[in-house]
Amino acid sequence: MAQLTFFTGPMNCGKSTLALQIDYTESSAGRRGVRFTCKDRGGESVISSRIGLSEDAVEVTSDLDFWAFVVAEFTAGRRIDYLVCDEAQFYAAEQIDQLAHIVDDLGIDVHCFGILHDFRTAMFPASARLVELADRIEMLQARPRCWCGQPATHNARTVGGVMVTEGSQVVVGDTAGDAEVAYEVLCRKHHRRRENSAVVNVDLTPDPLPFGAAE
Ligand SMILES: Nc1ncnc2c1ncn2[C@@H]1O[C@H](COP(=O)(O)OP(=O)(O)O)[C@@H](O)[C@H]1O
Ligand SMILES: Cc1cn([C@H]2C[C@H](O)[C@@H](COP(=O)(O)O)O2)c(=O)[nH]c1=O
Repeated sequence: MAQLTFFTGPMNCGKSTLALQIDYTESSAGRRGVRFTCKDRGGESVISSRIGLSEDAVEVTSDLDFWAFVVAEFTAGRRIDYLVCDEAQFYAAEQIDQLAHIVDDLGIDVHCFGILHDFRTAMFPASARLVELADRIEMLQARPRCWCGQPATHNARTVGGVMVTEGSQVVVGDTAGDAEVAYEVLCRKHHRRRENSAVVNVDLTPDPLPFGAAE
């Protein structure tokens, strides 16, 4: 039975890495898939993971109809066994319905990857629809930690290092680097208290000497 699966977790927990791993593993077994992405940090039409992997992908625009796309591929004589859909939080809710239709009526496995909440803790419309429709929801296990050491569950947006709770739902950005608008993953308590690492003066720079390294 084909399934609609939603792999989720906060930013930086390995979703894009797993998307590329699943695609690699499936295609190595002779299955044919199509990769999709939307507003990846690495640019248009790419799935990029912080671990260094990246692959080209079809960019999901607001007018893309997944059902029509797959039917056109079939009509052109191309087989499709699975879809890998990264940054799914940015899709339209109706596009998630199209993906469920593809699973049910064409028997194609659909693997979706995305964050659940925005920086205000509200669910993205597409993520909410995935929670409503998915056969399976998987929380990724490599969960990043809040600066306090607790597992991070929420995504904070920072502007100039200070956590904000107002602004557009969609602003592409990263958890690392020195961009004016950035993100930091936090536990619920510190998200609720608006206490990110810069505000409480915690330096998250890793120790430059890994365990066992010669001095
Ligand atoms: N140099 C590295 N070595 C090993 N793992 C890394 C390295 N850089 C990043 N990672 C892993 O990659 C994860 C982020 O992967 P990514 O697929 O970009 O996350 P997501 O798509 O969920 O934002 C980090 O949590 C970390 O586990
Ligand atoms: C919380 C939040 C995030 N985003 C953006 C920031 C990134 O470009 C992506 C998440 O990518 P990742 O692969 O999971 O790291 O989403 C946003 O636009 N709005 C938000 O509130």
